[in-house]
Amino acid sequence: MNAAKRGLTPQEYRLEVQALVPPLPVVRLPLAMCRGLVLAEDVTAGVSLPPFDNSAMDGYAVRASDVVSATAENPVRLPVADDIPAGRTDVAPLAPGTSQRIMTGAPLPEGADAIIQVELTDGGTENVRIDASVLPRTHVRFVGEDVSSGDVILRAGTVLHPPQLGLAAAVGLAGLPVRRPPRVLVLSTGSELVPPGDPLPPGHIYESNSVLLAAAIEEIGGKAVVLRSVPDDVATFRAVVAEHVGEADLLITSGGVSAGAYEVVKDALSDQGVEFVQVAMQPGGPQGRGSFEGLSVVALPGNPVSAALSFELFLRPALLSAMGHSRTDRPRARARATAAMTSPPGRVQYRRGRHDAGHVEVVPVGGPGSHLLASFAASNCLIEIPVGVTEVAAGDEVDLVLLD
Ligand SMILES: Nc1nc2c(c(=O)[nH]1)N[C@H]1C(S)=C(S)[C@@H](COP(=O)(O)OP(=O)(O)OC[C@H]3O[C@@H](n4cnc5c(N)ncnc54)[C@H](O)[C@@H]3O)O[C@H]1N2
Ligand code: MOO
Repeated sequence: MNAAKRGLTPQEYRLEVQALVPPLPVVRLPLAMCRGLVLAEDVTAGVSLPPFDNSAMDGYAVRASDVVSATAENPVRLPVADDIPAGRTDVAPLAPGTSQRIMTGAPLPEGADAIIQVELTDGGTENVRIDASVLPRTHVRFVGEDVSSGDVILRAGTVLHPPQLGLAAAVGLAGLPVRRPPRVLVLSTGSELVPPGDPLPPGHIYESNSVLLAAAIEEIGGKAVVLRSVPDDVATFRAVVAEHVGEADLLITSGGVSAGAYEVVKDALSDQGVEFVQVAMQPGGPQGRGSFEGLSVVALPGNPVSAALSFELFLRPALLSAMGHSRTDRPRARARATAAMTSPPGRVQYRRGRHDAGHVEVVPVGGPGSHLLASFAASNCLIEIPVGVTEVAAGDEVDLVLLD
């Protein structure tokens, strides 16, 4: 039996989808556009951090040896020879037996080796009374303490979160080399679909797949372009796709892939480079993938939970991998099911569930139906029931894919 007849396993299908989304090109983007993206090359600092010795406190720059005897009972008085705000560059050397008033971040004057914070003084501007001694180096931040010029500060493959972006800015970089976000077209099909916000005529339903899929794409850092939904009409479908071929890395469609009389995606794309198959899972059995006029296409089933799980299990890892992420899988856990479940033979079933904080127990939410979007929205994990298991008893341990 060939793979299409017996049904591909989800793992096999996942690799096929992955092959449709090769690694994305490396581009240099401004830091403000890099959050969540993956760094494509090692980054070397062109400056040290701190770039110069400077004060960690508002106070007075001194020689520690000049204040060695200072106590609250026997304070030391020093003339205040200068005033150094942050950013001042023409600081004179500190003469022995004097102090300079200094602000946090201002350069340490030559000759000074410690800072007395202002709270340990009378705050004087001509002369200052110093009520405590300090050890040399106190409250001084030394050049290169954090980063030395020439250090590799970020490695290729790093996911750019706020601290990494802050560091890049701190060493003076305005942008970074990253794998650019994928541009993904999202196209819902079905003559019954009505945009949310419009009145709902009899026999119609609100279109939700494009909203869910676009949000899922954006959540992992991709750029979603939602096309206007098309009715079950092959000519319209092809015309809408033709308008956008060349603009994107991938087209994701939903609906029109199963066995009915009006399967618009299947009718438009079969024998045009897209192959339709059964994947041995539920929901998400009927699937299509390939390339149409040079554009990679993944055709998802229309049922909302089927489309969502297909994205979760196939497209999410494929897109993350193309973006350069090394961790593309959700964390997993095992927990005891609080209720019995059945599963079809020969298929992996993905039930929706809610696990507790310690993943001790999982409560199945709703039934197995692929139209149960509210149950999915109330879940924080998938319960994976493997091929060969048709009955799960309450109290049995099950595998979870954690979505939270
Ligand atoms: N005779 C058979 N019928 C069906 C089979 C089968 O094997 N033999 N498979 C079933 C399974 S499983 C699935 S999943 C669906 C997949 O069908 P399609 O991909 O062709 O999807 P549609 O028929 O267009 O829609 C299915 C369902 O989902 C609703 N839908 C579609 N698009 C949206 C959208 N954008 N937003 C919200 N809801 C949407 C649609 O109204 C239908 O209710 O086929 C089964 N049938
Ligand atoms: O495979 Mo369908 O996706 O069960 O609902």
